[in-house]
Amino acid sequence: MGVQKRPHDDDPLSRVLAPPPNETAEERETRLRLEAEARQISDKIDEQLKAERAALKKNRPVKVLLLGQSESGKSTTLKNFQLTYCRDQWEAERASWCMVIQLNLVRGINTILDILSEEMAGVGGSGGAPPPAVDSDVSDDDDGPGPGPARTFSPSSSTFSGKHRLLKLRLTPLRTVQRDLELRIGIQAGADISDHFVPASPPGSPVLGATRKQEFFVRSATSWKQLQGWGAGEGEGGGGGGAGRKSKDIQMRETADILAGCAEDMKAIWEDATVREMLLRKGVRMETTPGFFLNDIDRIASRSYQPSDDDVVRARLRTLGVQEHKIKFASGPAAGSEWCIYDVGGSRTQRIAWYPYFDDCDAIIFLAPISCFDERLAEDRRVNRLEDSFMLWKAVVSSKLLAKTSIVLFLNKCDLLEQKLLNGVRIKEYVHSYGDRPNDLEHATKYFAQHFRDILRKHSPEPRPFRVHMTSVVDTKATAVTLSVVEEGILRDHLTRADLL
Ligand SMILES: Nc1nc2c(ncn2[C@@H]2O[C@H](COP(=O)(O)OP(=O)(O)OP(=O)(O)O)[C@@H](O)[C@H]2O)c(=O)[nH]1
Ligand SMILES: [Mg+2]
Repeated sequence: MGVQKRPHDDDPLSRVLAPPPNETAEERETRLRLEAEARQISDKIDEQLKAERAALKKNRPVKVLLLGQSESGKSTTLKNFQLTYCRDQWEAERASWCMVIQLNLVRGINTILDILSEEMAGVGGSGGAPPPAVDSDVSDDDDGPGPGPARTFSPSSSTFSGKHRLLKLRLTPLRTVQRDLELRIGIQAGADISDHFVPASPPGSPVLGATRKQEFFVRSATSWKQLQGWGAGEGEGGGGGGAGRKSKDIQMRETADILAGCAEDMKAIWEDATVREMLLRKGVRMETTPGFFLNDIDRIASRSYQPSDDDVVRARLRTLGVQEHKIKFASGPAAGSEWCIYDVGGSRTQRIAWYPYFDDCDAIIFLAPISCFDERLAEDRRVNRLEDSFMLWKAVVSSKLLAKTSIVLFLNKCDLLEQKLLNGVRIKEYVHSYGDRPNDLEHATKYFAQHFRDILRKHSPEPRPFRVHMTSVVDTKATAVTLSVVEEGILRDHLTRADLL
């Protein structure tokens, strides 16, 4: 009778681990006890490794991406974080924002002068075609924008007087001021057109062609501040001090002098009824940054001007590429944690730069400016801005790379939406599916939120919560409250994900 082979006989590892033959009961008991102890130690090491991995994840900075189309309010949201949590840096950079604000003001006036010149020369045309409509019923699968409202634009009834000619002449020095400021800030001409002053007319139209402006941007968030020698980088190779600094002081004084000298004329042209009618007729949007500063010319153009917190929040400088900002939270729900917030350029040509940041991203704050239901993209005048936000949202929520990323939606510019609705702009003329719902803020936000929710439900690779906030991020007090709720949620998700590692 042959000896029966045990399963481990051929396996060297099993042979080593197998209990010795002829093991006594006492030996067996000792062996089992030792084995149990070894298992316990091994389990403990596994747990320790898992905890270390989780701690590493917990301790590494929380990565947050601010996404959304151009002018959706991403950089303004970032400023809200900085205003609340990076007070020292905010104060250090306040002076460097002065030039950007002056530039916002001067560009506003120069743009008015450009349009005025065209009108006076009789080349301005009669106004813009209405923007395209959104049919957001199933916005992500739509063929494209609908026909838009049957709004007609009457030909110019403006009659320009000697007063306008004189103002134009007297404000000529602002051309040089604009060039100087752009040079000092280090602004490069962008490939995209201006986002503040583009009339609502189709591409190639005489109006658009004639008033097309190059958008301005700087390459890095901090370099332009440091170049001035006034920002956080001063004294660390920031370029401040010495003869360079002196000439910068002189330049600053010269700019302030010219602005103070032009203040009355700037006010006169901005407040002129004929000019206002012209801007309205040409569909020139000035309600955001330029309007804010143009309504306060006396203060901004004074020689002793110091930007307020609100001014800095409102200052507009287009973001180029992806800019990283580190915030160490000393207070609030995220106290003790460090966050890397990435502020991206939102125009179509910039979006390709977002993708490398999707990997390893903990959270996205997506900004959709819902006041833009009747506006077109500055970079592609055929595309309705709300439609673009829906498409962008769909692309983000359906990304497999972002399947585990927390996503928070800000339905932004609610203040502008409310104003627009109060001014009688009717949503259903642009968003046909809005139907006969009341044309007010409450119903509009509810309706738009539902569309974003539907897109998330339909396209998210995994079920995930729909977190939405109605925001006006220029309102820093209200935004601080929203951000604390958002921070808490993002941090909770971050720690939960770390524990699941
Ligand atoms: N009234 C109002 N204006 C806003 C709001 N959010 C942003 N703005 C203004 O809209 C303009 C664009 O805001 P930004 O934060 O620069 O936009 P962005 O998304 O960073 O734009 P890009 O850098 O071009 O991608 C600025 O003039 C802001 O002051 C809002 O909620 N209400
Ligand atoms: Mg920006």
